Amino acid sequence: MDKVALGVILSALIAFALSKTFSLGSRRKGLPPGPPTKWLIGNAHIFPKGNLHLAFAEWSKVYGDVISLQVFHQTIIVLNSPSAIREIIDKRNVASSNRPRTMIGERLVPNEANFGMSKLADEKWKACRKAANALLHSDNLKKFTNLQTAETHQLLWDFYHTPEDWFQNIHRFVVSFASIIIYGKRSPRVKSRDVAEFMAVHPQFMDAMNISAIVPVDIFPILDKVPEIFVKWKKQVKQVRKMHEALYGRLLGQVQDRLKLNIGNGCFMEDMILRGDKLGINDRDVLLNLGGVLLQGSDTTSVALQNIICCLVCYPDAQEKVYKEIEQVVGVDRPPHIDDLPNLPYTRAFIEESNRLRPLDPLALPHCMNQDEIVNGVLYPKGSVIFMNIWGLMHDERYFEDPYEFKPERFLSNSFGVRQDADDDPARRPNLMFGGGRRVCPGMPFAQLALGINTASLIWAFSFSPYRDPKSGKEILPDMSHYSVGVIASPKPVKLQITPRSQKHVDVIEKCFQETGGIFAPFEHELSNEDQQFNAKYRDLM
Ligand code: HEM
Repeated sequence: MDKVALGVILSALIAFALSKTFSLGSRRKGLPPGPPTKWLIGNAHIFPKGNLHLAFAEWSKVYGDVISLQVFHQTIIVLNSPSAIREIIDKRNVASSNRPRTMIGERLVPNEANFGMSKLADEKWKACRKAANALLHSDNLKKFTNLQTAETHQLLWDFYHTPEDWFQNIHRFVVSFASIIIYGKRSPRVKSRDVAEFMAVHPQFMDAMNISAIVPVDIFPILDKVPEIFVKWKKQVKQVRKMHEALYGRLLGQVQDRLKLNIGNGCFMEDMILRGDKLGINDRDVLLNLGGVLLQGSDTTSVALQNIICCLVCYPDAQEKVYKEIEQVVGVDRPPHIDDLPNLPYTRAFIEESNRLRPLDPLALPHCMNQDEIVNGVLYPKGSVIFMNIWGLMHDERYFEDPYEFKPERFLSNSFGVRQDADDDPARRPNLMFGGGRRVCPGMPFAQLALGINTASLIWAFSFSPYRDPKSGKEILPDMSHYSVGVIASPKPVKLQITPRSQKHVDVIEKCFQETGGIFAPFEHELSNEDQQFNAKYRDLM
């Protein structure tokens, strides 16, 4: 090669390297617009540490319904309208239904064994998803109506006897009912082992998932190489993984033992164990996590219910309207039943409005593109992380009048709560807070039923008001602006005044609770001594 040709090649290589270097951190051509980037870091300097949904919503007012951000080499795309969600998440679901790979996630649950966190292309995901869909389908849930009703009656009893534990009572209800259908066993007390362990492990699991917001190990994989003795987070993740495996391993083990002893009760995990080979769910880690992710997923229902109760306290006029409606339709001789729900439009509007004002999943769960897609000339590149800004959609002033105010009536005049004078987004659909595409939440029917019947029953039985500080005499309202930061935004536990509506209501609650014994019996084989003593003391098992 002569010197001239060599010079040309070298210059081209240098120019290419320089252009690559200078473009580091900048927004690629064709990407959705977004805030200006800086060399190398992109938008890292302005990327919020928490409450991402608020910043994303503000940027979307400037840059449009679809925005992009660059954090070093990682592209993040945020969808801020129903149309954007339909185009990318729903219509192009083959390309957009992966989850982003996170190093912390891999350390917590290796080998993609957790189908809620794994890639779409994965055969294990398909098998688990199919099984979960069948379990949580509304037709299948009908089989559990009696059990759901009985657990709701215990929830009322718990609220009456231990109103100070209202927050935990809700968790007990959800863990107990979900584990009946998943593991064929229930928990009669907040202190029952499964509830107590779940309440210890689950928040730590969620906190561990959030570590990457503080230690950006996915952006700088080198951080993952720092030895464990120098970094606290690795020990934390290891410990959480151990607890997670111990809890769900024990629950799985109990189902296996029941099968060995021939005393199965036909629960979901028994079926998975027996038909695992046929279904492609035969790996122990996958089985363990299948039960685990369903129990974890169900806990979102607790958060939604806790949020609804905070709204009842903060908006007493609306609470009064809900009560009047329930009183008229149901009376005082019995608690509401699932069949009453279609006749309680204001109650349903109250639930919708609580979910709109404070969606528990402000950014749903992230998706990740597994191939390039171009939609209306805009590039959604392979590897980009996609967020649906659920909070942003629900507070969009173009469609929601006074979006920061609590007005259940908006859902009576329009089924989506949209203002009368708005030309609504044609892609708006129900249940946006449950995500979309192939990853749409499989637990939606479970959650909707549990929220409907429990909200109606609790309001039928009790009035909810703020706690009054005995010293100052001041009312302490739940702080509706102070929710936990992370994937799930939960209200903080707060003291409330929970008062039965009348002695008649109390008598009905006691009677209904006594009647639960026979219904629960097949799911109470593995109760601890304390649980059995509780049943013997408070419940007529005859
Ligand atoms: C109000 C209650 C609930 C809300 C708001 C909610 C919301 C969500 C959202 C936004 C996603 C991600 C969807 C997406 O990626 O597009 C999701 C996924 C999931 N949810 Fe729920 N959920 C709720 C209740 C439940 C319940 C009761 C269960 C189980 C009993 C459950 C199990 C799951 C599972 C297993 C996934 C992962 C699905 C997958 O990745 O394929 N969820 N949920």
